Amino acid sequence: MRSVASGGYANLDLPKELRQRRLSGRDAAFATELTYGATRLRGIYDRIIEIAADRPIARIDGGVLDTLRLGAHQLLGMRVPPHAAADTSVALARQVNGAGAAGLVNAVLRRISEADLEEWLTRIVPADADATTKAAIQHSHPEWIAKALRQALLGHGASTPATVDADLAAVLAADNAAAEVNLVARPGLVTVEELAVDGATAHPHVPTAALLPSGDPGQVAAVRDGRAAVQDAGSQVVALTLAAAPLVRAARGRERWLDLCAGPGGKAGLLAALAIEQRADLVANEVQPHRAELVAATLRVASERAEGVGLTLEVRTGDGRDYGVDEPAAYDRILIDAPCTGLGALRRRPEARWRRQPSDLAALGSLQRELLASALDALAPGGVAVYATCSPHLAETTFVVGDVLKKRSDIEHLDARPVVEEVTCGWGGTLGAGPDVQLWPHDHGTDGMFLALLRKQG
Ligand SMILES: C[S@@+](CC[C@H](N)C(=O)[O-])C[C@H]1O[C@@H](n2cnc3c(N)ncnc32)[C@H](O)[C@@H]1O
Repeated sequence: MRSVASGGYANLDLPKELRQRRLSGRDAAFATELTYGATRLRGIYDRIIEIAADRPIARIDGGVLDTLRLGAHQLLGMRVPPHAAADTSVALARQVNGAGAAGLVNAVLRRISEADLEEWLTRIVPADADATTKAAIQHSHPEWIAKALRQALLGHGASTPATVDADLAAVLAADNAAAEVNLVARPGLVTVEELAVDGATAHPHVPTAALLPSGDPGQVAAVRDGRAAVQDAGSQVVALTLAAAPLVRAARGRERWLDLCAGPGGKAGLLAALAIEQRADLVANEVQPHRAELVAATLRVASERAEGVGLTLEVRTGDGRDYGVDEPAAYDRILIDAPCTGLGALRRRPEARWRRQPSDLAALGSLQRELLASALDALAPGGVAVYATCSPHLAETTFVVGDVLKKRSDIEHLDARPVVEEVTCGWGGTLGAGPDVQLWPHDHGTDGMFLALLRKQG
């Protein structure tokens, strides 16, 4: 929690910390729940701590505040007996925050333990607040995010005015639950059935995906050697959709595919396997050199396989905005998995909701438009592009696609739903109003992936 306070990422720093301290099994799970839960729910806990400490958060030292958040989560969000939560928190305060802080931590936690979460929520949610504000407080989200998600539910046709309040509460609640561990079985390299040997079960809707209910994915042999990987099922749908979308193309040799924003390589890993199956060449591009290295590592096994059958898998470090000028009309299938706020994947990044700002949208919006425009220039006649984000925010999804398409007449905006239906199983009625597809954590159990399917006139 201290490293998150100084700019770190819980999903990267916690595993390192667990390894260093040799915590595994139940202890690692407990430490993860403490860190993730206290970070996600700090919107609730900070309001409670303010009341119990009778002072504003700004007047509590950051380290002490983290100790209090950990204690509050044990008392209100976990099944830790109150005396154990208080005693260990006081001991922690004495050890890391100093003897003076221990008294404050003791007093504040005793006051917090006098009521349960339900009762505290009635105290911290103003009775006259509107439904969105209430949901934001109850589910520990900044209000601007709750408002944006509400607009997205309506804008993507997932909710009606009559259902949106309940749906918003479900989306926000899903952000506070631990995501299931999903594996991808990279086609041609391993099958979902083979992953079952290590305890994975086939995903009910996505044919390349397998759920790993317990255990460490690093112990799965196929994950260790790069034939499978940890990957959200929604991300898999994006790659599967690009590979299956219908081209309008006079036969002229092998297809060329491009992943314009490939780092760290999750979707490129699946696309590479699909490219080999469909006998296509793939370029995976990424602007940041260290992320391009991760892409190369992800593609290692597929690259060997491609070489063996005379196909090319190339990893490049470059700016995706240059492709339209440098290689016009050169690619048959292009994925633009644009940098975005990640508001659809908040369950994976406990601190992200507190770090993101509405002002991030402006800078990302220009980049998203430039990347999409460049990709459409790099698209061959009859070729297809998928524009994707792991955010349902309208400013990063439909508005970007709408603005870019307004300026050109050579692109068809296809209905992505039939293609998504074809590559998945049983999601037919859940894909919204079209033409784009928005997946939702509360509905599909995936990250909140958005995808638009575009085709250049032949
Ligand atoms: C959403 S992530 C891509 C995730 C990736 N497709 C995957 O599935 O693992 C967006 C990526 O775009 C990269 N990026 C940002 N600006 C870029 C640019 N101008 N050209 C190419 N890539 C860019 C970021 O560094 C980041 O790695």
